Amino acid sequence: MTSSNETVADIARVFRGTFVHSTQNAALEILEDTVLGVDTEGRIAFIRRAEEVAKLSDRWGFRISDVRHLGPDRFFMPGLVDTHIHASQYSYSGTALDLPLLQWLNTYTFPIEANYKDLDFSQDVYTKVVKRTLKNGTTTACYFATIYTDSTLLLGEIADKFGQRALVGKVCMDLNNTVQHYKETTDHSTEETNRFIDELLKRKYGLVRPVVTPRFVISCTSKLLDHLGEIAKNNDLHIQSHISETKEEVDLVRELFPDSESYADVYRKHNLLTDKTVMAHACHLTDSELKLFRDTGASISHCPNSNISLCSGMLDVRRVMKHNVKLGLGTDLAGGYSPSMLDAMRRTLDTSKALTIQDPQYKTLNFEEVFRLATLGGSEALSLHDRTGNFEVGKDFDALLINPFVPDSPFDVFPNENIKMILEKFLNLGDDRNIVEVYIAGRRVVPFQSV
Ligand SMILES: O=c1[nH]c(=O)c2nc[nH]c2[nH]1
Ligand SMILES: [Zn+2]
Repeated sequence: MTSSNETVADIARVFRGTFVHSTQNAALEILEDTVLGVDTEGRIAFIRRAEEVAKLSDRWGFRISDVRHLGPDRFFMPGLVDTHIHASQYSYSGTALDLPLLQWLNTYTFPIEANYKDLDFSQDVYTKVVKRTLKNGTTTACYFATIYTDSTLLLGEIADKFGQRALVGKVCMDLNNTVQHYKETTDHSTEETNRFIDELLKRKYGLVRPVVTPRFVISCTSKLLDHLGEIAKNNDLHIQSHISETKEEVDLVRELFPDSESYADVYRKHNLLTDKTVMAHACHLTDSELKLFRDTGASISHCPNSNISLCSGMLDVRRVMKHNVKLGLGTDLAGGYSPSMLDAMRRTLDTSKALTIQDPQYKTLNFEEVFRLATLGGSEALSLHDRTGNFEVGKDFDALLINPFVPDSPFDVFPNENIKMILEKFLNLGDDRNIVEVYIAGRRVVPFQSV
């Protein structure tokens, strides 16, 4: 009950302790001795100094004895946002990293993705990838699946079952000269995309949404790209694809679309660059292409592990930021070998340092900036920043409870280390052992319930 007539939401959980997150103004804000309330809808109802707890209890109607104290050893950070991950490539992650992109696709990726016609195989791999990413703190994932609609629907069902926030894409490709059996006709791809979207939306999953997914320009005819642009527009949907990952790919796109000004221009002409578009890689974009991203509101998913593993290129994150293009991080399994967004953060720093080695004037990214990219930046890149990304009132409570002192912690903390140092250690040295609880939209999803 409240002391005024104003109606307030019921409170489901209240935590007291340290919270770290990014805001519009600060890459890292540390809030010590703070109380955060989560309402029964899973949203953050308040986040205030702990000295206000009595007043808050009165206003929101929770019992002070129900407040959960984190203690000095643990802290909350926002859930991690993986803006680009191929769920269907999880089975071979950690292997097959010895070829450049186009050969890698033909040799490993397409033959393996063709196996997802089999729903039992799909069920096994998709369950494992959803659980693995959740354990590693990925509260939001933007997934590529395969060309198979029913198998991709299964990925959506599994993400929903485990409570992960997900954009799920049925891959579209009507060109494939090397692995002939892994492609669709143009009409089938269009029809199945419509079926996928209708079916997924009909299921009314709270946190799982469809994303229109042309694989990349090289795999799609202009007609298919046109249809997909239209479907996205008519249904106001997210779009994901790849762009300018390697120079060889950029050259090929120039040959295929000689009338387009650039790779990005091909997508623009097919209505596939919108403020709900996320494009993976973008290592070799020109200034005018970055301007096109800025003007359309499209975003970039930086996937440094993949870019290094397949020797594709190195994205200059500072240049992207200077152009005011939205940017998040992605694991890009399995071009990237790690399912963990902690790895994506580390590889982002490594790539930035490699750019500084090449040019000592280059201003290396710092860990706070990378923390922002993996959380709030990712939510902006996916146009989900009104729902997730940090601990602002009204957003869903998507959070990781970090314990740097778990008995088998992969790093040590010494006396007098402050929370900023401990966070930096966790980001550089920690792993899923330190992520003791994961919350998505207020629901605790890790440790797993027995489902
Ligand atoms: O890293 C990548 N992984 C893929 O599966 C893919 N398809 C097109 N381009 C791609 N790049
Ligand atoms: Zn990819």
